[in-house]
Amino acid sequence: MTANSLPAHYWIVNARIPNCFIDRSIREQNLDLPLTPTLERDQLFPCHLEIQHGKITGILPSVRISEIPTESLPIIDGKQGMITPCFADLHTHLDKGHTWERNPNLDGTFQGALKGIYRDCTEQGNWSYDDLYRRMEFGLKCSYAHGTKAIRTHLDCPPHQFQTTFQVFRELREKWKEKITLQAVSLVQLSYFDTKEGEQFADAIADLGGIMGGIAHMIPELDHYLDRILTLATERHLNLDFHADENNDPSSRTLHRIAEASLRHNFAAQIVCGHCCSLAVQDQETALETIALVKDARVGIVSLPMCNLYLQDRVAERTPRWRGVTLVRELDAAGVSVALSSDNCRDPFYGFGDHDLLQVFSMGTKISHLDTPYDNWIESVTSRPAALMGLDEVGLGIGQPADLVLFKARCYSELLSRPQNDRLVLRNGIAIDTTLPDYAELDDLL
Ligand SMILES: O=c1cc[nH]c(=O)[nH]1
Repeated sequence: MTANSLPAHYWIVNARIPNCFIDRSIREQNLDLPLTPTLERDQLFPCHLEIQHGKITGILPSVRISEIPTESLPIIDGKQGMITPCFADLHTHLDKGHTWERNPNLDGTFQGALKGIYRDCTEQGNWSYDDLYRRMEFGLKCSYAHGTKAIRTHLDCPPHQFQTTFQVFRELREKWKEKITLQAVSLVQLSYFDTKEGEQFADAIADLGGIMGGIAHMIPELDHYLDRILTLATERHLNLDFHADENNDPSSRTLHRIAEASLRHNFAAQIVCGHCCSLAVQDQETALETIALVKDARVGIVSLPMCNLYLQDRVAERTPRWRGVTLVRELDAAGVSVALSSDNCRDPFYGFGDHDLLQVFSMGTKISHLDTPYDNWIESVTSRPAALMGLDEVGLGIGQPADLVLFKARCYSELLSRPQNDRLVLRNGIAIDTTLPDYAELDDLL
């Protein structure tokens, strides 16, 4: 049987699933199986997966293959390939995406990125309904084809822009709802929420079903602004998502202040902080103090390895000395939920990218040394970001939708050595078309 003709009931046999996605009661059934060094090192569970009417209905340890009625039911041979759940991208900027050709960031700095987007959105006024719709949808097409099923996007919200952007977001969220769960976060200066218009803007975010967010800076008014935004969010039952400490200044400790504010307010909803780069340049004691607070406040952290590698420590004609990422390993060890996400794609903040969380995981693994042991790090692009988004259907449990990716890679080294463009993506048990959109689709906008 080929993946193009999947029936309502079939098995994928001879697959390998990371242990972290397999229920302990199922894993224990394989205790008799002598594990190869690869399976042991990479913590992979060799098994067979039953799929019926779009759902996972059975996971059999590999030793029990004789129980599968292979004569009566169709099978796909996974050939020991790895299976992961579909991906969840917790931190993106779909509204900026694919503007590189018309507004590149030629010095590659953070300031250059800010200027590039200001030029594109405000000075040149490029972000019309049509322009945004097509670029954002291009990003969704790439994400979907790579196997992503949930995306949170930050949306730049200058007063002249946000209504158009919100309209496009609403329409795309509706159009794509069967394929991708979309969430939106406002991206503004925190001071904006301390104004009358800012309060109305909080209402507009609530009306959109969005998440309140903005960029935290180490300014004297920071605590006051945080108190204000936490109050507005509590009143409206909204989650929060901040850009925090995207710099290499050890005195930049907005993450610490956000966690303190959360505890001060006894904030019940979910807070996510993105970037948190400066944590990695602080002394050990200071960093650990913040990490403990972040854990107490249940703040989720999302690291953006590709964008941080690109923008941080960029000085003209000098080789960068650090990798730009936050202390993902220390945060994880302390029990903080750590996700990895795409961030920007082909815009002034990051000149590359293709909305592919396998690429993010691959780069993140190499940048932050998440390999050997790989532990549960694959969760950082799947179930963990999904949980931080309040979604529970990203996983490989019995009864869950058969939304998964089957790779022609039998271990992590094979998985992370090739781009895996021949991956099989199943949504509700059906193989989707993984053809990527043609760049030329956007030519007339650029
Ligand atoms: O788009 C943005 C904005 C701030 N920081 C980023 O990395 N990207």
